[in-house]
Amino acid sequence: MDMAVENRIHVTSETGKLRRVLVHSPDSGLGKVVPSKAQDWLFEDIVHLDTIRRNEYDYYIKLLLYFLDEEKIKGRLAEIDDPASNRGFYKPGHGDFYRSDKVVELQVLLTEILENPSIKSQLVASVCAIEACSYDIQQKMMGYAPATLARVFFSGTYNETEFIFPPIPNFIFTRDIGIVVNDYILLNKPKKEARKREALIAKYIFHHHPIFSGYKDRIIELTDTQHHFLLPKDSATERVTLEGGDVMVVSKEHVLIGVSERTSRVAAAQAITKLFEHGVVSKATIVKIPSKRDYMHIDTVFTQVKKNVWVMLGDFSRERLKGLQVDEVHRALRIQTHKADRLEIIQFEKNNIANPRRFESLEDLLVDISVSDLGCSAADVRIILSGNNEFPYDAREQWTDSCNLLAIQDGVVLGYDRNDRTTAAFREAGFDVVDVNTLLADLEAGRLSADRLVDTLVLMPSAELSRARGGFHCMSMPLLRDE
Ligand SMILES: NC(=O)NCCC[C@H](N)C(=O)O
Repeated sequence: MDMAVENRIHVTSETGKLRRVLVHSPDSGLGKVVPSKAQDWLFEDIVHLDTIRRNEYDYYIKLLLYFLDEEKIKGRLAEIDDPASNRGFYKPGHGDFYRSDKVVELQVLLTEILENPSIKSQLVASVCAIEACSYDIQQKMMGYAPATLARVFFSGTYNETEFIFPPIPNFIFTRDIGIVVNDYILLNKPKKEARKREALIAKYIFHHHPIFSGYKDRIIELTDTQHHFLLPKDSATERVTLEGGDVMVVSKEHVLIGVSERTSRVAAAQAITKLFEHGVVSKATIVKIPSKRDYMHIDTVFTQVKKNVWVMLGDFSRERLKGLQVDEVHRALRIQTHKADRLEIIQFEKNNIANPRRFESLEDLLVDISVSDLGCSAADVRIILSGNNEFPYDAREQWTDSCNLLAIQDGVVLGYDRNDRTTAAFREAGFDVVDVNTLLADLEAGRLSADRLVDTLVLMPSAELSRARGGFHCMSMPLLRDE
């Protein structure tokens, strides 16, 4: 496809050097989550807006810019973070905003598509329909300027005071709105009510923003099955729902799709069929994990660190599963000894769909990907376990996203600073561990260059962010990676 590099999308791995990524900085909607609604809005607690921005997310933006768009930031750290600048660099719409075509901010894209009167009226009508707004409010919204309207769509308030509908605080987790698979975009169909407006906005952005204009015929959307509309709500039929945290592109030909609390089996089946039909990949593996809040998506229980290194929750390891072989008495009484009993892994090859392959443990699958898809030798594959596989730290640290890391290049990953035992396990596996402040200071002083970094876990501040229940894998939608 002939296209300016700055508008290219192409993702064929989880760890190839990240070149372009879609993100969304915490908007004021995060500061409007009320305790009684926090769980409905999928937050574990209320967060402090200024802290989550200034002391946490801003570091993520600085680091991404250093790795993806260095000229925007190099030599400017002191000025950007000078209190007199009042964070203008981080505020979409502000004159000093960093605005990058590599670290792409959703709010900018939304504002830009709203400049088009026809898209504006379609989107206003659609949002008002799902939020059940009055016609009067709908007309009022049509009068808002694009930047104001974008803020209303995110925060749910006009002028920060007038509440129109609830905020969509989970939009910071851009991974979940869509996934680039090769040069196709697979859009989400969220399970949770709280994430429906995100999916709607995302759909309009991918279909209408000029940076995606070269991919109009490469957007894949899932649809509900026909009989779904006719059956009662509580019937046994599954809804078609899929969220991006359940999709991982592990090689040019191979995609993993989770079946989880959020992604249904019918959705996974439909996604695989469509990806095969369009010739996007030739191999697809279903990873079915227990349906529970702790796990949510497959990227909360494992992510890839390097071609031959993965981090995962020990519950799904070979060792743990072997130790769970139940005896006949337990089997007869149907006593489930462990949640991992409900792990199921089935792999389909496009040319041999009738004969899927099964894997006994997640570890077996990850080793097979490193060896069969990525050409590593089996002896070199390392699996790092959450909380160093020690109870109760394994579960505690998985809950705070020890397994949800973002690789910005092969072997260089971002994770939360609170997962001490997992960090120790990284050290044991030979990784350097560096906190983001030190790394940024070294990059700024020229003591280090981003390209030279190898085998490093970068620790990011996380006290507030982790209450939103997602890590940096969730907070990124890669648009372009090196192969
Ligand atoms: N991919 C991910 O695991 N995303 C995390 C989403 C967290 C958000 N609070 C949610 O529950 O949907």
